[in-house]
Amino acid sequence: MKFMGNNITTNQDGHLTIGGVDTLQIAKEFGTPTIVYDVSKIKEQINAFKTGFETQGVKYHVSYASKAFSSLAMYKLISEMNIGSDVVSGGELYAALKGGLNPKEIEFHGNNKSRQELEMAIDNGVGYIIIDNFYEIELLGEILDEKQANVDVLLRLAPGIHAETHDYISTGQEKSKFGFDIKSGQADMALKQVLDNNRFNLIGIHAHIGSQIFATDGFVQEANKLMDVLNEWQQKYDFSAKVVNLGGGFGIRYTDDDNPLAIQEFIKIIVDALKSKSKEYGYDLPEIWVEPGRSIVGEAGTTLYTIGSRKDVKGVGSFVAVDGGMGDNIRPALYQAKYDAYLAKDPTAKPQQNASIVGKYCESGDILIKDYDLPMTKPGDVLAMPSTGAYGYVMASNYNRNPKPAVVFVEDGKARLVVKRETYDDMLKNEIL
Ligand SMILES: Cc1ncc(COP(=O)(O)O)c(C=O)c1O
Ligand SMILES: N[C@@H](CCCC[NH3+])C(=O)O
Repeated sequence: MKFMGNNITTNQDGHLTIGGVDTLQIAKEFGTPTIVYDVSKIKEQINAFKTGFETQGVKYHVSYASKAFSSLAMYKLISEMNIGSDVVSGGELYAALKGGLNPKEIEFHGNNKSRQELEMAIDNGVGYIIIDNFYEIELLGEILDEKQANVDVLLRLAPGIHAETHDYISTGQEKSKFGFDIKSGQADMALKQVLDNNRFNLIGIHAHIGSQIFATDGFVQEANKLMDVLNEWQQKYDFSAKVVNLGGGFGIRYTDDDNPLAIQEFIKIIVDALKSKSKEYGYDLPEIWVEPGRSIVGEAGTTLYTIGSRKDVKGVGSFVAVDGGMGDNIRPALYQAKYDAYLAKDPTAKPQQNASIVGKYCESGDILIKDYDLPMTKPGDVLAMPSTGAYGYVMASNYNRNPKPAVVFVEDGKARLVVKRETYDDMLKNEIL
């Protein structure tokens, strides 16, 4: 039996349900493609992070990496769940504030924050700015002087660790565009500059080694490295950190081949590593911060498509086309990401054909799942692709002038539209004739 996504079940008609709602009903009411989120699953993941840290008896802070999926409803949910959120652009900050997030709970990330974005953060009282580079130290310093303001900051370090994941989503290696390099002495120089400016209140350090990581080694190396740096900085510069932020990156299950560790286990391993270093150095254990994105929303999202045309070439292969594709999910094309798919009317139906599930975009690379065993399909069938909740909608494009899909939240047997499907007019709204 193939992986069917947690919380995905069938009803008495044998139809796939999400959060107690028939997916055929959702497709009928909201159209396709539609991304459906099981809200209880999102809450479960957030609670897993909280419980994980609470069980370890340490001070912690969870900040949702909203680049994985953001919408007003999502920011509202994050605020109701009493965790923070990080943003990486003025646009995400704007939406987070509109969604009701307390600005003090917002961390602002990014390797090239503009003057306007930094001013916006300061004017809105954003809680924390994660400083990424020397240009930002200077620019933010200037802005704080002009506004006679102060702000809590963390320094983003590039720890020189290569996480086991796709190169495009590995971020902690030395040759990374993010953060201050430790080995070359950049990080020390940044520390001195920040400590010298009393507009900055330096509360700690940050690193993020990459995304969709299954192995714990990378996180342990990261924890060790950050504690080594902190210990050195205490000896050399008399700086003691309140916070050590390990970023996100916890892997999720897309298909049967993926076997992610439970969140609680990831946390235990990280906390153990930090505790052991803190003991070794006699360094007070700082608050432990994490920034999960994918692991909060990835498995909670399922995309519903409608099947249209097909093409069969004897001895060569078959293609089954859906009404979406690389415009709503670029991940297969960009990272060779793998997914599974199920017929909404009968998700347990046995495979009877092998075909590539392709999209409707004018690109040969617009393949959602290559050479896949699936049941017989006909035009009009609804196809569900689970685990599409992270980096799908947020990376959507209007390529070929296809409107972005709708987003629906499902909870307690009820479905509600949280992002309308774009219209052709929406796509023209900024155009001048
Ligand atoms: C700084 C930072 N924090 C958190 C995340 C979230 O990562 P993930 O969605 O893999 O948990 C990212 C994205 O990789 C990131 O760049
Ligand atoms: N967009 C990537 C993740 C990027 C993480 C951002 N630092 C993905 O879909 O896997």
